[in-house]
Amino acid sequence: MGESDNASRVAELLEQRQQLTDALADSPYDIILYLRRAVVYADLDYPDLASGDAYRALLLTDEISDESFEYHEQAYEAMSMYVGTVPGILVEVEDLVPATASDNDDKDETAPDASDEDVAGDLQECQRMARVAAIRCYQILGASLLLCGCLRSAYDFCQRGLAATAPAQDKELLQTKENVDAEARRRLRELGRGEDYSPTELPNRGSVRREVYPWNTYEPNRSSPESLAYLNELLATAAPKCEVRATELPVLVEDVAAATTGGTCIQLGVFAKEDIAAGEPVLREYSLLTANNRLKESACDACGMQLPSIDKAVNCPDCYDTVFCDDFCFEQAQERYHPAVCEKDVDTIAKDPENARDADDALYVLLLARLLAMAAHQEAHPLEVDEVKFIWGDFITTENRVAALPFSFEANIATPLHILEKMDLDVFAELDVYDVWVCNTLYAKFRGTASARKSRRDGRPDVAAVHPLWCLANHDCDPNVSWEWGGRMVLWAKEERANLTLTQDKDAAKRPGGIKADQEILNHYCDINLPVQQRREWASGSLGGWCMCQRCQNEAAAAVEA
Ligand SMILES: C[S@@+](CC[C@H](N)C(=O)[O-])C[C@H]1O[C@@H](n2cnc3c(N)ncnc32)[C@H](O)[C@@H]1O
Repeated sequence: MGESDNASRVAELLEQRQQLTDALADSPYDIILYLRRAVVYADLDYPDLASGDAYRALLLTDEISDESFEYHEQAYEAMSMYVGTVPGILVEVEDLVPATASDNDDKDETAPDASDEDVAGDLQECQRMARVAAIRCYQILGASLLLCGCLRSAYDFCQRGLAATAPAQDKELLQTKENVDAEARRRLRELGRGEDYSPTELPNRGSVRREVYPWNTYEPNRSSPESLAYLNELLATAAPKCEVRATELPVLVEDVAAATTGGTCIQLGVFAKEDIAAGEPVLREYSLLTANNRLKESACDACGMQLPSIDKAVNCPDCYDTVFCDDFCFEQAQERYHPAVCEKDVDTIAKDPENARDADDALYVLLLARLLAMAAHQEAHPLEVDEVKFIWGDFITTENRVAALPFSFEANIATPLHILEKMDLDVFAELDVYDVWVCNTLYAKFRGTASARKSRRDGRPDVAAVHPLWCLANHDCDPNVSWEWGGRMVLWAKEERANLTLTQDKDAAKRPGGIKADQEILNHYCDINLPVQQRREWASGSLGGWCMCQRCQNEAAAAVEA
């Protein structure tokens, strides 16, 4: 396909997506619409978003099956519109569902009148159609999650689909299961391990496109005069001697050889408006966008700081287990997010993860949970909440289709829905607010900007926070500021700059701190005392590639020469 053919195909698919999204806004419990949109997402090469729609459709098939479920009536009513037809999306799976006794039952002869009979017949037909639709959901979930690299989830959905079609064996589900198996063996070969594995060991983290979705109208033009004026108004209180400016930065990639050809891009940075003395505070920021992954950890629910003694800490009077370090934090929480989760039993979600990697992922899930609580309480769209609106998500242009955002079915689809359900929010009716692409965009913003603190007990990251002003300052391995987060994020001008001379002579290496007017505030996202290779590895997560600061370039060149 030529470039222009491809562009018009994409434009057509985007138009279809919009039409289906509008239709879902009018009929949010319609399984068929979700399935149709899932197929459009798959065609647009967003398998993650296809999985999200197929999973919502699958949840609605359960709602139709069980009359006691919360959205039974709505899902049944939406499905009843299709009775007497076979929606195109179900044609190929129509014959796969085994008939159950109730499908073949004669109509109830004791039914009082014909209209009651019609209703009962309609419900049975809708429940049969829901079982058919569920097979389509399993097919889409299996195939799309495999494409996202979430092999375990893909395998599980194939198994569930095959069980639902037994004794028939759906060819598509069998094929996807075979593909999962082939991919698992390929990966094991690559790792030099034998090809035997148990399905429970299948890798379940993948990656998906990290971009400002073409339909995302919430992302501001961050370098416009209005955006800069808004950010500078905030900065006037937090960092009175600084201002935000648009600046040109190199595009960083995971390959040093390509790094010099990556080009540049316009981003934001923080600059001194006037001289700042060595040791002087530069920025002081309070953020409620925090997370704590230990269930019984004594951290303030609002600011994440270690709690003071019991007599000083403040408990929420309604859900006694939520504790704040003082009245200020309690009041801020009440004002900005807490009522949305108070007494909602969300406390145990993503807590006490088993290993260090899960601990990291759990913190991102919990940051998402906090942001969703802020949005719900403030009645704002999640992407418009102050704490995230202006954050750069390290997005890659849509055309490049690079899968740079870590993704799992649990973290990006199932757990957010679980959190929203616990918060008594309707995950179907408010699709535009809580769609998977919204969660993905939020994760993209958190991934490059969250700072975490490790537990003194076992060294695992257990508290994290996003500070939206602090994270506007760019990284350099020769920073002119240091920072510390303990309830407030504090940035101050370094007393002394790093040793750049590559000599061991401490006196020769000494360079005084302090920042001159117009100089950029150079932050650090990794431990700058590490050797260059380790620094680059550590910072690459939040930089989106290899650090190319002058110090890294000098030290890497010296290492090659040595
Ligand atoms: C925490 S943000 C820093 C503020 C960001 N420049 C902005 O516009 O909001 C981190 C992102 O800034 C960019 N960045 C920060 N330091 C950089 C550096 N030394 N070289 C190139 N890009 C950098 C990277 O894109 C990184 O993902």
